[in-house]
Amino acid sequence: MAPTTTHVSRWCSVEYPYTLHFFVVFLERNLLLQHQSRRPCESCHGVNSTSSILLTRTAGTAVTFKSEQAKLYSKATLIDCRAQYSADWGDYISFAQHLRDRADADGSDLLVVDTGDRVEGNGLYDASNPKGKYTFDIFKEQQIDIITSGNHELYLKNSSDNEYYETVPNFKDNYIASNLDIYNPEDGKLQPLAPRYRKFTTKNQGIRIVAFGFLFDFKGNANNTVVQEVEDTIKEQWFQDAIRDKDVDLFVVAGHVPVRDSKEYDAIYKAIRDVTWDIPIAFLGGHTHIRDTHVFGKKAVGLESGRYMETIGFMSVSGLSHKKKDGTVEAEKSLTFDRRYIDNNLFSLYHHSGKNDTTFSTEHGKNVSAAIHSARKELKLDKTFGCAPQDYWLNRAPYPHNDSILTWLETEVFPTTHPASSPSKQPPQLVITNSGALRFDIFRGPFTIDTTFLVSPFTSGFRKLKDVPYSVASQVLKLLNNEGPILLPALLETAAQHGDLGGFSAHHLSQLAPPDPPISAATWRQSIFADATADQQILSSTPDSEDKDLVPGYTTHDDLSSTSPGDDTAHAPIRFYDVPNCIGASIALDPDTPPETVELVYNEFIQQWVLLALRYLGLEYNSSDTEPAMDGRSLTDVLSDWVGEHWGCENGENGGEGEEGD
Ligand SMILES: Nc1ccn([C@@H]2O[C@H](COP(=O)(O)O)[C@@H](O)[C@H]2O)c(=O)n1
Repeated sequence: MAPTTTHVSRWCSVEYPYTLHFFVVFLERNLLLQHQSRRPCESCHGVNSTSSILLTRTAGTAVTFKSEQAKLYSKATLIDCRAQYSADWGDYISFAQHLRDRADADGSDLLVVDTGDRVEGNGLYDASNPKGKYTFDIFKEQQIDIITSGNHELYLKNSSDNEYYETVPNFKDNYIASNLDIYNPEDGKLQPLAPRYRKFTTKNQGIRIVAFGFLFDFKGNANNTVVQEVEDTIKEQWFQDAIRDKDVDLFVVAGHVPVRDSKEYDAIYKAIRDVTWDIPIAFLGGHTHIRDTHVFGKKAVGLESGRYMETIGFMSVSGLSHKKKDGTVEAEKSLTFDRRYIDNNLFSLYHHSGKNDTTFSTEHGKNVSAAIHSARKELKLDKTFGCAPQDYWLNRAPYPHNDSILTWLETEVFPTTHPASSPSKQPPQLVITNSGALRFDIFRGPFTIDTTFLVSPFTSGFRKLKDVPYSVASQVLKLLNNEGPILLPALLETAAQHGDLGGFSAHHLSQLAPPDPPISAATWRQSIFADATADQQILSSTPDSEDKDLVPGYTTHDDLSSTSPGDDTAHAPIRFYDVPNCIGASIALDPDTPPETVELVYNEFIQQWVLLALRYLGLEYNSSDTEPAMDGRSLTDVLSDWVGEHWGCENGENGGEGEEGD
């Protein structure tokens, strides 16, 4: 079914005078195509909606939506927010093919780069047994020239082993692991997950590229992988030799690393510039979920392309030196970098590829979309547990607030989630979870199998400590939220002094809260600290008259904004709110007449933090003192069980029992 549009939006086209193009798509768990956008620039098209939703990777675009419907643009679906980023992996394959063809025709080159986080956060990956049963085969259909690992591939042994067994062989030498080793699952020996770097020459112009693939200094990986700190890696001989290669026209540093304020990429930039002052460098990053372009120096630019496959990042470089067919080298001339952030919807993809609904989808792309559709059907991802009576936001509502997913969790879900084993004997409990365990919003309407993984994909269960004095347990939440008598950095100091909290480091400071909203830190911090009135003016979705027709979405400010807009479609801005690191609920107890002791229940992912807080408060507990809680269920299970028990669907609202229509 073809998309339909009701309005014309304004687009900024990708410019083609450039001779080398990169696509970087940052999947970040959501893998398959989701959102579509409506946005404008100068001559684009888009859809109009006054809803303030946007920037969401819709809970289950690929899922709650029948796959064809997901691509249908109508005002109704846009208002409902589900079509915003709904192009899928098959569409991405068609799109890349059209741009490759164009590059071949005009003698330029196109490289497709993937900077990690291909797992967790979407039913297509999470709901299968084993996880990823369908996704590896789907991903491999895209021709990716440089591919790296994110942190999500490494939380669990099983997923990094999958990289070893599936993704690395699927992409052969294009998978690069500059600072990542794995214990070989067969012989137990430590080895690089993939080659440390790659040297190759582009097909059409003969641009000689040395490419690296880094992961930020991640510490939360399972113990079957080793992430070497970037600062140590760049001292190694292989790296020092690679950056001294004289027959290079461009260094490409790809990876799951932020491009701005990044100690890792700053160190790599310095290391390269220490030995060569002028070979251009293209950094392609990820992890912080934002659209961003950072100018490192005159000939070095970095691009980050958002989150959840909402964005296809596009970097163009022209004027590079290159080796001609006759063996002579054409010198660099007027080197220029540019970038575009492409909203991942069919309208955008048609626009940038110069195709339309009858010419866009290639056979290959269609087959991949069909494979997604069939896998979703097999997994019954549209099976509905219940229907959300309203939207619940992670960052787009203040906390606490009736529209906040965190408030919903602590006031409704936890207080009525009882262990099935002893429903009538509920002991007094304090339940704590990190807000980072929640990844996305809930939209009014069907809450499906897919929704559960979009909202909270992690397999971590809950643990509990019994008989903790209430006077102590009740202070843990405050400490974790930096509201207690000690701040988190000082808590880490305490950990360091004890020297026994294995693996704890400053990195763990960012482990509790969800990632910041997908806008640049500067804009985001401004929104937090501005006074309420200014705030409203700056970031509420109340567009000025010129913006009235804009759909809310990305409004990116980056280092090239003064020259040209980065977003390919103009949006009205969205307002985001800060949220606490952790939230908590009191169960079966009245804080005015508290019991002597309580069970302290918490998400297993934050166990080290909880034990550390207790230690600071004077109680020594170890992990061996803890027990499984919530009947061994993960937050994902708790959510789906609760929705099944509490949220009914009105007639016809549940969209069926997981049978996707065609
Ligand atoms: N078992 C887990 C694993 C991770 N988290 C949260 O996810 C954050 C990392 O996600 P990014 O997309 O930013 O890489 C991490 O800091 C935790 O907050 C979790 O809750 N449980």
